[in-house]
Amino acid sequence: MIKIMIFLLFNKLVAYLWRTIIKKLIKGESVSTGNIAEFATSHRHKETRKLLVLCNPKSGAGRAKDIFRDKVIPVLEEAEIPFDLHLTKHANYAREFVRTSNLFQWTGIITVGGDGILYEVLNGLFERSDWSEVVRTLPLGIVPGGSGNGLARSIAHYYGEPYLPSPTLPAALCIVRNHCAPMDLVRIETTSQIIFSFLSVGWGLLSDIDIESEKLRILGGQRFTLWSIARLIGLRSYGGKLWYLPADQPARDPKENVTYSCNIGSNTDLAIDSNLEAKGRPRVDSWYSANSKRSAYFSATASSYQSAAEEAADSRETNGGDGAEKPRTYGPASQIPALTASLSDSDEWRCLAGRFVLVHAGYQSHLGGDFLFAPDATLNDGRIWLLVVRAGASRAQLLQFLLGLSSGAHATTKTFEGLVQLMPVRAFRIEPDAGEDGCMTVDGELVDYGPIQGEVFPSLCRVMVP
Ligand SMILES: Nc1ncnc2c1ncn2[C@@H]1O[C@H](COP(=O)(O)OP(=O)(O)OP(=O)(O)O)[C@@H](O)[C@H]1O
Repeated sequence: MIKIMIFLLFNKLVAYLWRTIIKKLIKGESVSTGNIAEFATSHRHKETRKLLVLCNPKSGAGRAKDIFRDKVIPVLEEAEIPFDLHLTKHANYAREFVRTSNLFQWTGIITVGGDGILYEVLNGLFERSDWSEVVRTLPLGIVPGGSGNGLARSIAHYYGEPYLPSPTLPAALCIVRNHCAPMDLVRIETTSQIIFSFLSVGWGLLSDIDIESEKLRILGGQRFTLWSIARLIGLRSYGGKLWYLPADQPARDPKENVTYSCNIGSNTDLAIDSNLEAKGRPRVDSWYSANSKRSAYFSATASSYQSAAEEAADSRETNGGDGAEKPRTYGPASQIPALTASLSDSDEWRCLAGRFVLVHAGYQSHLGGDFLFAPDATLNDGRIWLLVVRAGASRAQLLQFLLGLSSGAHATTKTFEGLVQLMPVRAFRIEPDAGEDGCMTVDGELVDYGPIQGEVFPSLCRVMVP
């Protein structure tokens, strides 16, 4: 009996402490114990919200389910936001779920896990013929619980939010606030598939470290350090061509984040548009008009991206025409030459040929919790940040370069001038030399080694932000 009482008292104490922490984090106000309820009440919405939560219980150290139960549910309950929780049962569960469910019964999709579960959800959305309506109406919320949480870390960075020591509470509050921002996506074409990517494409050293160190998962984050040393000792380079379309528009001020209420209606799309134009960013349609014969099909909304996709579907089989088994990928149609078409050095396309230690294309500031890849990136800058390290660098330089990745020093340090390039582009293509093998990754997932290209689609989806 005494044990039960102690247990109950302990639980009450934990709950009390938890509420106190939440209170302090909410705008730093020091208020009475009713404050979390006050905050939640003020963020209750007149219209009904119901969230779909997809949680990967195997992500990270296997704590995603506990994180959601202990840290997120109390906040959602205070805000009286109902949700349906689905635990993923196997790889690709979330992708299939998103592809086949009636998603319109929910007002947003929350992933609890790492970047891998989000990658599945996103690509499941683009396997739906109504993808345009879905990405327009359903914002994505991210609760970090994996070993790779690049997007969650980036969102915290863009909005000056705390991330460490515990990123969960800011993420939960983010869901409750119901603020959204448009996010760029990159359409990736390989010889065998179309992928929609929110984080990165990698070829060479960083992808090798990421993939090859997976066998050392038991070591946690240390696996990257250990394998980095191993890869530096057995340093490889890869031959091939890197094509890119430089970004010719000035970048938006990273501090100017476009945020709006997640409640969507026909006016929301207009709001996105005018926000971007007001900040000197060209409309998506005018951006494309300089690059596309099909520009008439485009405007800044996902729904009008669709008409071009439908048109393109007639002329190009997006899945390589390999039969009915594989779900078809929809999404906006490509505006650059197909991967099978050759490129030529022109005013627009530039080419670097030779041997590379790595080529890494990223579209967020952080590609991992402590991996500040592109310090100037924003959620919707319409840019891909292309990091190129050519062969010829010494091991000592590369070690310094790798150490600089955690702070972004690789992008700013003069030591790396001439060795490391970080440039904003709109599209890129990697053509590895035939006869060599290696790792290529999209959002940290291994893809077939071979030609690969990507192009940015500005503001294609929406994510929940602080
Ligand atoms: N129930 C499950 N069992 C095993 N694998 C799963 C399950 N649910 C999802 N997955 C797979 O786990 C992979 C990694 O998920 P996630 O990104 O959430 O975690 P993570 O710890 O960050 O992983 P990683 O470090 O490998 O990227 C996803 O690609 C997904 O396909």
